[in-house]
Amino acid sequence: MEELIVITHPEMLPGEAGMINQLLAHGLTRLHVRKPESTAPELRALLKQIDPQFCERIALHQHHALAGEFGITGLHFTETNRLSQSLETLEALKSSGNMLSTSLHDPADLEQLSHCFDYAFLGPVFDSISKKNYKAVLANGFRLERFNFPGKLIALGGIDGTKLDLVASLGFDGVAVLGAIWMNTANTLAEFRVLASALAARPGLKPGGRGIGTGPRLKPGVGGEDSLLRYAAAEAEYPQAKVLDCPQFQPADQEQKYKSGLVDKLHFISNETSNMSHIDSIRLALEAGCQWIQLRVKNRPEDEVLPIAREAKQLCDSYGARLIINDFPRVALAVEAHGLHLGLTDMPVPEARALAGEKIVIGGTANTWEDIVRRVHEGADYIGLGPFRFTNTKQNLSPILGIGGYQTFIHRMRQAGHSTPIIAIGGITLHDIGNLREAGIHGVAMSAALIGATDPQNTYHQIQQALC
Ligand SMILES: Cc1ncc(COP(=O)(O)OP(=O)(O)O)c(N)n1
Ligand SMILES: Cc1nc(C(=O)O)sc1CCOP(=O)(O)O
Ligand SMILES: [Mg+2]
Repeated sequence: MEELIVITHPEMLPGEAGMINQLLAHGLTRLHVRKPESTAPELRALLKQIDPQFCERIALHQHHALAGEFGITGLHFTETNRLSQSLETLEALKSSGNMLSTSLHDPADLEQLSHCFDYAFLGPVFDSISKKNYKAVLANGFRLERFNFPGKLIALGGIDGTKLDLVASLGFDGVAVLGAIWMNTANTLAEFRVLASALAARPGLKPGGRGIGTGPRLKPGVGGEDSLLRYAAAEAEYPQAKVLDCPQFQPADQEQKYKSGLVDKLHFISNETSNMSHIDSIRLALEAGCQWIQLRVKNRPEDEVLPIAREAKQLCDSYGARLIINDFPRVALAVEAHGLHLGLTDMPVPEARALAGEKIVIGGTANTWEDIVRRVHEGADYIGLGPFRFTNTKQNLSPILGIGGYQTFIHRMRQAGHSTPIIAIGGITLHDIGNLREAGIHGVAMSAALIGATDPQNTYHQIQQALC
C-alpha cells in the first residue's frame, strides 16, 4: 500500500493555502480539493494562492471548468456526478490527458466502473472522524474484490495512523485522509508527516513503485512517483541516490526541481542574546509555527555545539520540525539533523555529502554570481544568498545585494538554466517578502524579525501568507 491522498477541509479555512503549500512542499503527492459549498470565484481565489509548481498534484471535486486555468489535470467525480456522465464525456476527458477519479460507496459497483477512472475512493471504510453519522459501509470480514478494475483503490473514511495496517490487509492501494489532517489545523503538517512516515515505513512500499499523479503527462520532478520516492527517501531511509541515478530524472535541472520541494520556504536562524539562549530562540520560533530551524552557533568549538544540537533536535522533533545545523557537518551527522548549511569557507558541499550521505539536505552560502555558479556545480540543495540588507545578526557581512542583486542573479540563473532554490537572507522583514518573491526567490531565512516580533505567531502567519 503506497498512496497517501489528502482531501481538503470542506470549508475554506483561514491560512489554508499556506497549509496546502506546506503539505505539498513536504512531499504530498495528491491533494483533492473538495469544497462542496464554494462558488467558482471562491475556489479560484484559493487555487490562485497555491504554488503553480504543485498544481499537477491537485484533483478538483467541484468547478472542473477552473482546471485549465491552473494547469490542473485531476478531475474527481462524486458518485452522483459520475452517474450523470456519459462514457463519451469520460473518454474525451481521459484522452485529453486528465487523470480521473471517483467515489464509490458500494464495493459491488466496481464491477461496472468505467476503466477511464485512474483510481477510485471506496468507503467509508471506518466511521468518519470528521463527518458525524457517516458510518462505515464495509461489512465485517470484508476483503476487497477488484473485479477487473485496473485502477487503484483508495480507502476513505475514518482513517488515521492506527488504521494503516488494517487497510493494507483489506487489499487497498492507499488511503485518503481528511479528518486526521484537518481536525486540528495547528498540527496539519505534523499529522501529515506522521501518516506519511508510517506509510513509507511499511514493508509494502518499494522505491520504484508508482504513485498516483505519475501519469505519463507529469514531468519528472513534479509530484507523482518521484515525489513519493522522495518522501520515502527522506522519511524511510531509502537511498535518495536511487532516485537521482534514474536516467529519467536527468539532467541536473530536473534534479533541482525535485529538490525545491525538499526545502522549506521559511528558515528560522537561531540566535542568542544576553537574555535568550539558542534553545530559547528555537522554542520561540517553533511555538510561532516555524518548521525549518537552523541552529547557528558562532564562536564556539564543536564539542560545545554538540549538546546544544542534541537538545535542539529533541525540541524540533517534538514539534515535527526540521533541524539544520550551520557550519558543523559532524554535528549534523551525530544528531541526525535533517540538513546542514555550509558557508563559503566551510567544508565544500561534495565533501560534506560524502561524509553525511545522500539523505541530508545541504545548503551553501553565496554572496556573488561566482558563488552561485560554484554552489550549482557543487550540487547544493539550496543556496542561501545574501545579505539582502545590513543586519546586526551576522558579523563581517559581505556587500549588500538589495532587491536589485536578487533580480539580476535570478535572471542570470534562469538564462543559464540553473534552478537551485534561492533562500534570501540578511535583515529581511515581512514587508520585503513580496518583492523578493517577485524577484524569484524560493524562500527566506530570518532571525531578528521573528525573535524581536511583538507577536511571533502572528508574524509567522503573515510571513507564511506572503510566501504563498
Ligand atoms: C539559509 C542561510 N543562508 C546563508 C547563511 C550564511 O551562512 P555562512 O556564510 O556560513 O555564515 P554564518 O551563518 O555561518 O555566519 C546561513 N547561515 N543560512
Ligand atoms: C546568518 C546570516 N547570513 C547572512 C549572509 O548574508 O550570509 S545574513 C545572516 C543573518 C540573518 O539574520 P537576520 O534575519 O536577523 O538578519
Ligand atoms: Mg557558516
